[in-house]
Amino acid sequence: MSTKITNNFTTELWNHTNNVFLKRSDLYKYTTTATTTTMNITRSFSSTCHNSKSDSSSSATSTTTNIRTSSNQVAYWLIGTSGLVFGIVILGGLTRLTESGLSITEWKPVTGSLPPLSQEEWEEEFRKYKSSPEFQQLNSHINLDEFKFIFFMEWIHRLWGRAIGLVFVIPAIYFAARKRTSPHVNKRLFYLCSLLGLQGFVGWWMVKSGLDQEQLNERKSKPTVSQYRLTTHLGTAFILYLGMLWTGLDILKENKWLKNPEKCIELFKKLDSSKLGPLRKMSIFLLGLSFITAMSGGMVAGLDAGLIYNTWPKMGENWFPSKRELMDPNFTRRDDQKDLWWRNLLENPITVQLVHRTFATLAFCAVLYVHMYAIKKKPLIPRNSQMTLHALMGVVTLQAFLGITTILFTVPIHLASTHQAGALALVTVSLMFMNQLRKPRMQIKNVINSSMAARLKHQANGNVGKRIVTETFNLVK
Ligand code: HEM
Repeated sequence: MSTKITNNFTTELWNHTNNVFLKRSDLYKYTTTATTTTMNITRSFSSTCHNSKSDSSSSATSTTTNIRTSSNQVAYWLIGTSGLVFGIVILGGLTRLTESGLSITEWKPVTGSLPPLSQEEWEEEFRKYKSSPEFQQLNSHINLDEFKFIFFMEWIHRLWGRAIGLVFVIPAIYFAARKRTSPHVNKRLFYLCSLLGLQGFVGWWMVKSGLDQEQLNERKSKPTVSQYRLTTHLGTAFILYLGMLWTGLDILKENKWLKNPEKCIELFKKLDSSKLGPLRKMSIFLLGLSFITAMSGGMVAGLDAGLIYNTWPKMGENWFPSKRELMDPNFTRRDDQKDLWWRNLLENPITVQLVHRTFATLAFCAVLYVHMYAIKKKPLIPRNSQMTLHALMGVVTLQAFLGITTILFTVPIHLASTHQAGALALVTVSLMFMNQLRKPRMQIKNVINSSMAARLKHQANGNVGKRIVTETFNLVK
C-alpha cells in the first residue's frame, strides 16, 4: 500500500506541478532530459541554490555537474580586449590617413618596442626612411621633426598591437589554467590567439607591399600599400574583434540564463519557434552584408578611391560612370583581356567606389527591410532583439550619412575616421542582433530545464504538495 501511495504521489505531483506552473509541453520541449529522476532534479536544484547564493561571476561551474561555463570575468576581459581592437582599427585608419604607415621600414617584434632614444638613433631611423620609395617619391621635403610625427603614429599602432597580444594571451593562459573557461570557450580562445598572431604578420606583409619598389612597379602604383593587403589586414582585425565580442556576449548571456532559469522560459519559447527562423537567417545575412560592405570600403580606402567623384547620389553628372571608365582596359594585365572584369572591380578606383556605393545601398535597404519585417512580426520577436534592431536601423543610417559626407568633402581625416568607426559600430550591432536570435545550445537547455524542474518540484512540495497528498489519499481510499 505504501509503495502504491508513493508512486501515485510522485506521478500526480509531477503532473500537477507541470499543470500548475508550466504547460507540460513547454517544459518538455526544451529538453532531452526531462525524464530526469527525482534524485537528479534534487541534486541539480541544490546546486542551483548554491550557485545563486554565490557570485556566478567567480564560478566556472554551472548549475549541474553536466556543464562547465566560463566565468563572467572572462567575458568582461574579452569584451574589454575587443574594445582595444576597436581602438587599434581606428588608430590604423588614422595612420593611413596621415600617411604615416610606411615610416618604420623594419619589423622587429621585440626590440622595436622602444622608439629611438637619442639624436643618433633618430638620425639613423630617418636615414633608413630616406631610402624608402615613399620618401624618395612623395616625401623628400620632410625634415626630422615631421618624420618624428609619422614615425610615432606608426610606432604607437605597433605598440598597441603588442599590448593587445599581451592583454589577450596572458589572461587567456591564466583563465584556462584556473579553469575559469569552459572547454567550448578554450577552443575559441585558441583560434583567437592564432588569429592575433596572424594579424601581426599580415600587418607587416601589408607594410612590405608599400616599401618594395618591385611590387610597386608591378602594380604601377605610387608608394602605398596594396589595397588587397590593406583589406586583408582590416578584415582579420574585424574578425578578431567580432570573435572576441561574440564569445564575451555568449558567456554573459548563458550565465544570465543559468542564474535565472525561470526568466528564460518565455524567451526560449520564442527562440525555438520555427516562426523566428526567417528572421534568424536575415540576421546572419545582415552581418555578412555589413562585413562585405566594410571590406569594399577597405578597398576604397586602399586605392584612395574616395578622392574622385565627390558627388552624391550621382557620380559626376550621371548616375553611373560610363562603361569605358568602369571597365578600363588599362587595368588588364593579359593580352586577351580575360582579367578585364575582375581587375576593374578590384583595382580601378572608379569601379571600386561604385561597388562600395552599391554594397552600402544594399546594406541600408536590407536593414530597412528587416526592420519593417520585424515591426510586422513584433509579437514573435524577443524584446531585446527588437531594441537591437532599432539601434541597427539608427547605426546604418548614420553610417550611410557619414559615408556620403566623407565623399562630398573629399575624405577629410576626421570624417573618414568616424566613418571607419561607424563601420565597426554597424558590425557590432549586427553581431548583437544575430547573437540574440541564436537558439540556446542544447546543453544549456538541458541545464535550464533540470533546474526548472527542480524548482517546480520544490515549489510543488510546498504549495500543492499538501493538496495532492490529500487527493492521493482520497484516491487510495
Ligand atoms: C552603409 C554602410 C557602409 C559601410 C559599412 C562602410 C564601411 C567603410 C569602411 C570600413 C571603410 C574603410 C575605412 C578605412 O579603412 O579607413 C570605408 C571607406 C569609405 N567609404 Fe564607406 N561604408 C558605408 C557606406 C558608405 C557610403 C554610403 C559612402 C558614400 C557614398 C561611403 C564612402 C566611403 C569612402 C569615400 C571611403 C574611403 C575613405 C578613406 O579613404 O579613408 N561609404 N567605408
